[in-house]
Amino acid sequence: MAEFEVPVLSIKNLQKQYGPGCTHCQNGESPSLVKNYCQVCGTVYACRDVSFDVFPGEVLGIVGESGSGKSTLMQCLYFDQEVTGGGAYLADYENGEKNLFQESSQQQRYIRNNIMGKVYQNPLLGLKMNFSSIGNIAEKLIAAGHQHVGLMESRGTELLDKVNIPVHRRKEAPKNFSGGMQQRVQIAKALSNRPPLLLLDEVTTGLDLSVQASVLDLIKSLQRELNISIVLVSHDLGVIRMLADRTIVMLEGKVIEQGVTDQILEDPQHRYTQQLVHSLL
Ligand SMILES: Nc1ncnc2c1ncn2[C@@H]1O[C@H](COP(=O)(O)OP(=O)(O)OP(=O)(O)O)[C@@H](O)[C@H]1O
Repeated sequence: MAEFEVPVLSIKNLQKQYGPGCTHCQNGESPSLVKNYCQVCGTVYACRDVSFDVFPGEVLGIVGESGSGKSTLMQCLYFDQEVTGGGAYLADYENGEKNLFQESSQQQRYIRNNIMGKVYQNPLLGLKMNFSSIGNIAEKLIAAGHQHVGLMESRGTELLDKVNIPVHRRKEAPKNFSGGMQQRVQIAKALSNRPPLLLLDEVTTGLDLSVQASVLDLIKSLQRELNISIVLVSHDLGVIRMLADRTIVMLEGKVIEQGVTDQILEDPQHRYTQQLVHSLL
C-alpha cells in the first residue's frame, strides 16, 4: 500500500465498556482490573483505545483469544453496539470527515445499507430464515432504496450464482440449507449493494473443515474479483494467514501488535502473539 493512500475506514481510539466504571477502574492501569474486568464495579473494558486503518482492496485480519474484544469491535463498527468513545471515518461517507459514531441512527442505517456489508458467525443474525434466498437479497436492496423488481431479481440471481447457490434453489428459504450454504447466502446478501467495505465476523467458525475451506476460497476469489476492502475477525490464525494482508492482534481489549501478516507470523514480537503463532505450527 502506498504511503499517501487514503484509508477506506479509519478507526480512532475506539472505546467500549460494559458497565458504568467506578473511581477504582477509570484509570486504565488500576489494580482493581483483572485483565479487562473491574473487580469492584464489574465493568468490562471490552475495547480499549483501538485504532487502525483499512486501505482500498485490503483484507485486514483481527485475531485474538476468546474475550479479547473482537466481536464487540465488529458490533461497534456495524452500529449493533453503541461505543463509549472514539471515532470511525469512512472515505465514502462525507469525504471521511464525519465521525460515524456521532451520526443519527437514521444516517447509521443509511451507512449500513449502502456502504457496508456484514456477515455474522450466526446466520440467524444475518438472514431471515423463512424468506427465500433471493428475497433476503431483495430485502437489503429495498432497504437501500431500490424498487425495480426485475433488477432486484437479476442482481439476486447473479449474486447467488457467484456464491455457488444452484439457480433452482434460489427461491428456497435458507432454513433448508446447510451451514456452508447459509454463509454463502449471507455473503451474497452483504455484497448486494456493492459496498466498498465488508465486515466478516468469525464466518467459518463452527463449519466442518472442508466446508470452511470452500467458504474461505469463495471469500478470497470474490475479494480479488471485486477488489473490496474486508475486515475479518477470527480466533483462528490459520484463517487469518489464508486471507489477511495485514493483521491486528488483540488481547484484553487492546491492540497489542499489528503489521503485515507474513511479518507477524514469521517474527511475532509480543509474547501472546508468539504463543499464538507457535500453536499454529
Ligand atoms: N453484552 C455484554 N455485557 C457485558 N459484557 C460483555 C457483553 N458482551 C461482551 N462482553 C464482554 O466483553 C469482552 C469482550 O467480548 P467479545 O465477545 O467482544 O470477545 P471476543 O474476542 O469476540 O470473544 P469470542 O471469540 O469468544 O466471541 C468479554 O469479557 C465479554 O464477556
